[in-house]
Amino acid sequence: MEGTKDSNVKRFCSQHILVILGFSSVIAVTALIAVGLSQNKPLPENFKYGIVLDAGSTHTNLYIYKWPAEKKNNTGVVQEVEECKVKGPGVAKYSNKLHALETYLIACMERCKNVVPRSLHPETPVYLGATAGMRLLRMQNEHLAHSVLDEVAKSLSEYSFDFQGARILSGQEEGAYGWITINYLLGKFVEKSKWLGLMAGERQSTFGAMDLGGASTQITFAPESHTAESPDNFINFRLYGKDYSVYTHSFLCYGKDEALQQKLAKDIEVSSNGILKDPCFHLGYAKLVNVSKLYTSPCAKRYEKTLPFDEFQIQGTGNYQQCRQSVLELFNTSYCPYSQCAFNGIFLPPVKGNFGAFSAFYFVMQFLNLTSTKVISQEMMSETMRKYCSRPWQEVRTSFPEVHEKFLSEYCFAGTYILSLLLQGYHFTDSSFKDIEFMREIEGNSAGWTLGYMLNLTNMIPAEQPVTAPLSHSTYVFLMVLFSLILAVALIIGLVVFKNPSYFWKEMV
Ligand SMILES: O=P(O)(O)OP(=O)(O)OP(=O)(O)OC[C@H]1O[C@@H](n2cnc3c(O)ncnc32)[C@H](O)[C@@H]1O
Ligand SMILES: [Ca+2]
Repeated sequence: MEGTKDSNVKRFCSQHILVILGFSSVIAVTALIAVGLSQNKPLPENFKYGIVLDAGSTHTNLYIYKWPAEKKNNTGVVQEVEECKVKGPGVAKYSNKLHALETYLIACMERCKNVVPRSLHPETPVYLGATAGMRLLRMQNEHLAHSVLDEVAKSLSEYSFDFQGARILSGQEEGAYGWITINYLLGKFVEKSKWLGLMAGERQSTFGAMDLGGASTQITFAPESHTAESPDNFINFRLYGKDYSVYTHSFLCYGKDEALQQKLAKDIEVSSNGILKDPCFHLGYAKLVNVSKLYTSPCAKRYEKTLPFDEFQIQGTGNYQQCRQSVLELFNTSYCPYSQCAFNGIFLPPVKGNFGAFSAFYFVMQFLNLTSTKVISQEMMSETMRKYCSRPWQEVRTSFPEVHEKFLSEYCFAGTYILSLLLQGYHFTDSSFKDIEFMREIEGNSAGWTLGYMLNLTNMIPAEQPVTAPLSHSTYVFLMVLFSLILAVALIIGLVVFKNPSYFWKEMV
């Protein structure tokens, strides 16, 4: 009797101990997860802003960027929050009316005042970089180029932002910053993580960058191998702990507008009656061109000739094959002081890997409906050009009433020029042509040199990989939950076995 009572009490006690232990292990696990989550919860974000003005040859664009202050060295944290197109032509066109630059930037700078919180204005850097239009002006008249920059600098320093200066970028910088921008946005500088980030990652291959502006065009990529040829075309970077040797070249006068000016100056040389029959314009298209205006840019100077007329008329004949022949004459491939060249004696290693092609590369391809399919072959593009160039001007005009007439009349030339530049200029092949992606933006951020420029000037891309927690926050939480659950289950099973060791034996018999 005494014995039975004793064993009942023992069973009662051990059952309760089991319940209490089970219950406390659940509480412990819950507490562990809660502490883990709250400790690692991201802190309320504190943002910083930066402003870059891209003073291009055709127009000026302003970009406002924003990033969380605490994460400045992580990749992919900078976001473009606003793009503002400045009304009017590029700054170089103001060289004979400097006073007009006083009000040129007002509307876009007012946007900045509204977008960036007032308290952050004094610490928000503003950079202005001018490109090929200003390089050309500097070649013609250095003093005037300085006056233009001084004038824009004066107007920018009147704002409460932290103005960091206005300068002309070199072609090399323009190419390199474009390359940095797209690879930063595509996340190519970080290793591809493996096994929830527990194993060492793999180095990713970078994208090449191609920018087609109005006055110059840049090509930048990491070639297969480094060579000692033409060191001026190479830039070495150390980014996030990795070394990159990048080829870059900017072809001044080979932007879309200057290339057309060159072509017209070349072709009018052989005309004697003031009429230029041009296969790169649609049949039925006619336009008067002032001879003196044709030679104002240093780009067309090499074809300058005294002509027996002051103006001439372009008359379109709309023939893609002939247009292609005429465009190819712009690329001199008859000499090369290196093992291999692009054109005009400029070194170019074989193109390698994927490329992002932006600005006019994109505008033109988008108009031609060649950006929706991801892979574009050169046959597809040639066929599109052949058909498009042969359409009469009146038909084209009525089919696209919303498109600016200057752009519309020039797509036949521009598409043919792009194709010739890529195939004969840069030697893309049938197969490598398909590795070109025509892009305007990457996840809401414009493809162009401005982001790379700002990342560099604000030291946002470290040379070495920043020391960070080995696991991402989500991996950490996932593993915490998993191991806690395993621990709780093991504890409960252990207690059951401890309480009734014969249970498993019985089952096995
Ligand atoms: O780089 P630089 O040479 O200084 O020139 P930019 O910066 O002013 O040149 P953009 O990339 O803004 O534009 C490149 C060219 O594309 C033209 N363009 C802009 N929008 C276009 C559109 O919708 N369709 C066709 N062409 C366009 C523009 O006039 C230029 O000739
Ligand atoms: Ca540009």
